[in-house]
Amino acid sequence: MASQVAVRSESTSSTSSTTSTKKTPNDFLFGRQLGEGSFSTVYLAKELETGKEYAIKVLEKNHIIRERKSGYVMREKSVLLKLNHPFFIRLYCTFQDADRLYFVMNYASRGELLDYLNKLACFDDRCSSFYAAEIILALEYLHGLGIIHRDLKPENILLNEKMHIQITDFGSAKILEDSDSNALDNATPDSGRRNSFVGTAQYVSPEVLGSKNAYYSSDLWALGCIIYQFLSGLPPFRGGHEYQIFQKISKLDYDFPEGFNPVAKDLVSKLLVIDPTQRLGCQDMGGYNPLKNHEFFRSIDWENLPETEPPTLL
Ligand SMILES: Nc1ncnc2c1ncn2[C@@H]1O[C@H](COP(=O)(O)OP(=O)(O)OP(=O)(O)O)[C@@H](O)[C@H]1O
Ligand SMILES: O=C(O)C[C@H](Cc1nc2cc(Cl)cc(Cl)c2[nH]1)c1ccc(Cl)cc1
Repeated sequence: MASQVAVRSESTSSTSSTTSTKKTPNDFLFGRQLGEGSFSTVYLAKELETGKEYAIKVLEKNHIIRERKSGYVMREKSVLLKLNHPFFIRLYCTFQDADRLYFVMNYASRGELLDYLNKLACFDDRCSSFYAAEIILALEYLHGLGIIHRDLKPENILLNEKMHIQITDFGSAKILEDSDSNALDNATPDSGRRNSFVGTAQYVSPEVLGSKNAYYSSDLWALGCIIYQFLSGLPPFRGGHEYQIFQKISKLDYDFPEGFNPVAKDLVSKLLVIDPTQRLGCQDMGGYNPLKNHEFFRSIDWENLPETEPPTLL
């Protein structure tokens, strides 16, 4: 997108108090492309008035309408606006012009955790434990708001300048209404209404494959896959085609490579459990404390994680 010349946006407020008027693309200088998704392109942008850097996600309205993705966009907006936690991408504002929608987010300058994992092949125990702990604090906060991410994976875990995690990609998140807050207890028999959304094959949980219903515990399954991947370099369930991966997931068909840290092995095997009510960290297993107290996290200072200097990824 060509860089825009700023034009003074007419203030709509007649009172002396400053009211936040909707931004326009002209309030920003668009820079390099940071990446692109199936329906979006993300640019680094500088707000002209303040000089502040943002990541602005731009979506074409025609594409959203044609692909029937309005719900996805509205879900991402409504979930992101609820989040106010250091381990999540912040949404500052949204606006639109004739052809496009814009999400103005904080810029996670160190990119995707997956890129470090690919570059280093795998993480050592200390880094794996630190980043798994950050994800756990993030999930504890998200689930506390009644939100399930449903597509947690290393690509959706970005890193800010200080190398702390910034979880993103909430288009597939689910907001549990109060009625089904402890979803499993009053899990309604499948009313035939099939949730279309499944998630990314390697990280999808057995219950989502079966009943299509996701619970907080479905994010804990993904956490188990991610910890396995931190330490071994690959996710536990792999295959040439999605159906092969799905078969392995539903049969819990995975094994640990030689020399896999036995403490981590114990933790992963308590997360990769077919029954979502039996996974370490879920409500039926006493919630997050038994998970946080696992031996794998013995060196984690849970109270000060956002203020802790992350271990150098090596
Ligand atoms: N706030 C951000 N800061 C830095 N980079 C970002 C930010 N948001 C997204 N990106 C980068 O832009 C890429 C595209 O993100 P986007 O949300 O548009 O699509 P996606 O979610 O990755 O893909 P899909 O929509 O198919 O799931 C991401 O892979 C990420 O690398
Ligand atoms: O300015 C606002 O906040 C409200 C608009 C509402 C809105 N306009 C839309 C047009 C289309 Cl084509 C699709 C969706 Cl989901 C749309 N949502 C909006 C703009 C940008 C974004 Cl990212 C989301 C919603």
